Amino acid sequence: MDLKIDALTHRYGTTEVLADINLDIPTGRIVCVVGPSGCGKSTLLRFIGGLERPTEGQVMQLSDPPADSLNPFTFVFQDFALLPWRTVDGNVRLVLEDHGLGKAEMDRIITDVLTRTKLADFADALPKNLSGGMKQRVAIARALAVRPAVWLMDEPLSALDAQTRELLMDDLVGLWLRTPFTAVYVTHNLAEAVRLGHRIVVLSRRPGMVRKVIDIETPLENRTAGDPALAAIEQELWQLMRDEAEAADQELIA
Ligand SMILES: Nc1ncnc2c1ncn2[C@@H]1O[C@H](COP(=O)(O)OP(=O)(O)OP(=O)(O)O)[C@@H](O)[C@H]1O
Repeated sequence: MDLKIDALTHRYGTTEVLADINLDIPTGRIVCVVGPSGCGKSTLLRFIGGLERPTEGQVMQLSDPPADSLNPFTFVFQDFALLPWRTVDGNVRLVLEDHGLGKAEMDRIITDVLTRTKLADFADALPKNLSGGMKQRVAIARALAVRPAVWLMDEPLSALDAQTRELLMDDLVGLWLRTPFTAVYVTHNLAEAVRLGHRIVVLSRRPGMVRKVIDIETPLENRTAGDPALAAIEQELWQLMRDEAEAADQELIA
């Protein structure tokens, strides 16, 4: 589903958090949003997901969500947000309940998404028995199950160690190559943005304004570690972020 963020500004009380954000989110593309702490990245996701309304401007849906989408705007969070008393199967099943699906259809969807996230052998496991990477794969399976029109991903890999993060990035690329999805992906990690983003949006410190939009033409499947073109983009991102991050850091201390 194509989205357009149009002149979006938001204030909490007298504090301006986002200022005049204009941004296109095309269907089938991963749009990464980077920026210093507190610049409004998570707030922007909430507006896109319709959880809050901005003070000014709007998020426009330029096309309809797919007819079979059970939850057009689906969040994936850093902390996995799994129910500890439900099994892997039960956590995925939860989001399918109340949609009028028969048991056989639910079972079919669950088998499919657990297979796609390499969790087929862990359907009966409880979250407490899973590694961080597996927990996040459950969260991804749960999102796949409802066939989102747009994935809203808020630092989904930030709680994971570096190796697990690499594996999960490969998994996300694999899932996207199989069925391209639309995502807005918030991250602090520039390497992650360069690995996963078709478009990278750099926000300034608060109030978050769009400082730069970088489109990366290299197909996701060709983004190998050490690629000089990608390294140059990461370096450019860091140059842009550095001043903003330093200034934001000073503001937090002051
Ligand atoms: N409900 C709210 N009421 C008041 N202020 C809020 C609310 N939600 C967020 N803020 C403030 O808005 C600003 C932006 O917050 P937000 O969480 O969107 O930033 P962020 O870029 O996602 O930060 P981080 O990278 O640290 O997660 C912060 O100063 C935060 O304190």
